[in-house]
Amino acid sequence: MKKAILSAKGLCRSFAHNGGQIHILTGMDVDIYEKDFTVIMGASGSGKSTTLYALSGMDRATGGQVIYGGEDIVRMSEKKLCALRHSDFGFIFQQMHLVSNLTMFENITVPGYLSKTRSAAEIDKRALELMDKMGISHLKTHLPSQCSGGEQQRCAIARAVIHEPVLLFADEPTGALNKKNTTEVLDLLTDLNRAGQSILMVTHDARAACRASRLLYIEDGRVIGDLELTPYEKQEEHSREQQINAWLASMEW
Ligand SMILES: Nc1ncnc2c1ncn2[C@@H]1O[C@H](COP(=O)(O)OP(=O)(O)OP(=O)(O)O)[C@@H](O)[C@H]1O
Repeated sequence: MKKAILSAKGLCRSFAHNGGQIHILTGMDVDIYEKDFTVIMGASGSGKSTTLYALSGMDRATGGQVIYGGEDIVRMSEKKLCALRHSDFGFIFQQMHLVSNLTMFENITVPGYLSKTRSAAEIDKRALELMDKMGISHLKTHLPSQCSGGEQQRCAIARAVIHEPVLLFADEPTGALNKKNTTEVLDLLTDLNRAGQSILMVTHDARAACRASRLLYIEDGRVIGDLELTPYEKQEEHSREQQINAWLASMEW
């Protein structure tokens, strides 16, 4: 039986707007399971990113619960939540947000030191291993501005997993990349997931969704579709895309 890492119950997120409130998440119930590559899809503006931020504690829900490790992170103190995000979660975004005056190696190691989960020597060793695995070890002393978008995103992924997070959150990680770089980044995420990394990713790209072991579809602030998939295999990509496209069509995507 799968183990739930995160459980959202009655999750709500409203925003103040024009003197009123707009309700984006309206009582979402969802479990995110260990070792899954969970992908969230839905129409533009349906609340995919809002869900990711509320589940990860990057943003605070306005109602309901997000249970992680037996605690409700919606009601956790800011200090404790900040420590939890650093130690247990990893984040990748469409924009890489690398620090421009740090080298690629430093961009990966500095957050690792801050996570305080292992010694500086262990972080350095793991950073070198990750750079090697991600094909960017020759860029150790380069600044981000001296690297391509795909290389920067690979660096951002290494940074996000340097402390071996329990759950990796990814918000449109391929949104700013060309086709070749998109495939490389998706291959890396697939490899990480095969090695046991639990991932929760938001995307509007059906090709990226193909990598999922579970697809969630959001509408009107709730999960209305939940599709279990076999682990991704490259040779089955075409039939998998067909299966996912048919499912998305049934969701009126
Ligand atoms: N801080 C905010 N204040 C007001 N409205 C907001 C705020 N943040 C998000 N929203 C609104 O919430 C809705 C959902 O936004 P969200 O970014 O979660 O959608 P999404 O499904 O990820 O969209 P997309 O696929 O276009 O990126 C949008 O209508 C957006 O305008």
